[in-house]
Amino acid sequence: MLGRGAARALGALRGVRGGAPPARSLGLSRRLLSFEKVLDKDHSLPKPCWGKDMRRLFDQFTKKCEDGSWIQLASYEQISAQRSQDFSAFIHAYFPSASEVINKEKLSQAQLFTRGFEDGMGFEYVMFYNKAEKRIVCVFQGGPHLQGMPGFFHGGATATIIDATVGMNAIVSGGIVMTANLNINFKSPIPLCSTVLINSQLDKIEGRKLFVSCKVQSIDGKILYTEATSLFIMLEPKKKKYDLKEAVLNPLPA
Ligand SMILES: CCCCCCCC/C=C\CCCCCCCC(=O)SCCNC(=O)CCNC(=O)[C@H](O)C(C)(C)COP(=O)(O)OP(=O)(O)OC[C@H]1O[C@@H](n2cnc3c(N)ncnc32)[C@H](O)[C@@H]1OP(=O)(O)O
Repeated sequence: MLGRGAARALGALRGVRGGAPPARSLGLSRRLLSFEKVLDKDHSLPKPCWGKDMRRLFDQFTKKCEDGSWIQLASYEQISAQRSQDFSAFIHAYFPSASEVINKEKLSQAQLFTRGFEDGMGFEYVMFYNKAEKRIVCVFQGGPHLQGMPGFFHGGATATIIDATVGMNAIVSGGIVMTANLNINFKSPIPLCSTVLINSQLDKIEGRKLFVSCKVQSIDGKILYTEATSLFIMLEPKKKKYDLKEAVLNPLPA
């Protein structure tokens, strides 16, 4: 029998509450992008701290998952111990000098930056992926601990959730990638504690370069808060010791 965590994770992978079509009918493994999780819950499922806008948008996008055109992505705080070990090998291969600083013990304590806040205080978000359109939409409710100018989000917090969204878009196409450039235009300050939509688009791939852009808008689409373009680089395949795409496609069991 599945534990509650595993059941929740499976629920997230289903992407649709109340029963989804079988994985094959989606034309894409349901495990795609389901970052394996061992220790904690899937943070992209509804929680009491979600406001009504966040909840309503979650329901709307979940409905869009029913025909398989959209997939809801699961999201966890940590990677499994096994993946941690694999990832040490990855760091060593790509960035040997970094492996002198970040050892396995530190890596085992690591948490995804965006998931390290108390529920409702920091980044509450859920992402939905449309493979055909090469889009990822992130529904984001930022909490009070993301304040910059009083009453508004810190620009760095906005940059973080943008990087997470465009980064995810690059990962699904490019595997192991890193942000080389992130160019942000802040057009209008985002009120603290509001829920916004981040709409990202993979624009093109040229060799190892992936160009992804995004817009951050109010949920009624009337206010354009932020626009960004980004460049991600697929890490040199010759040095490849760790396959992020494979980890994502074949998550390890808990
Ligand atoms: C892991 C397993 C676990 C599974 C679960 C995973 C869970 C994941 C969950 C959730 C993820 C959420 C997602 C978050 C996403 C966040 C991502 C970040 O924030 S990454 C941190 C910030 N980025 C850095 O620290 C990079 C630092 N920079 C570098 O390391 C290098 O510069 C790098 C890798 C980007 C490129 O280095 P080179 O040596 O591979 O490549 P070169 O030869 O320099 O460049 C290749 C081409 O790209 C151009 N290029 C490189 N940088 C450029 C730049 N800044 N602007 C324009 N062009 C650039 C170059 O001119 C070259 O172009 P020509 O081939 O000659 O045409």
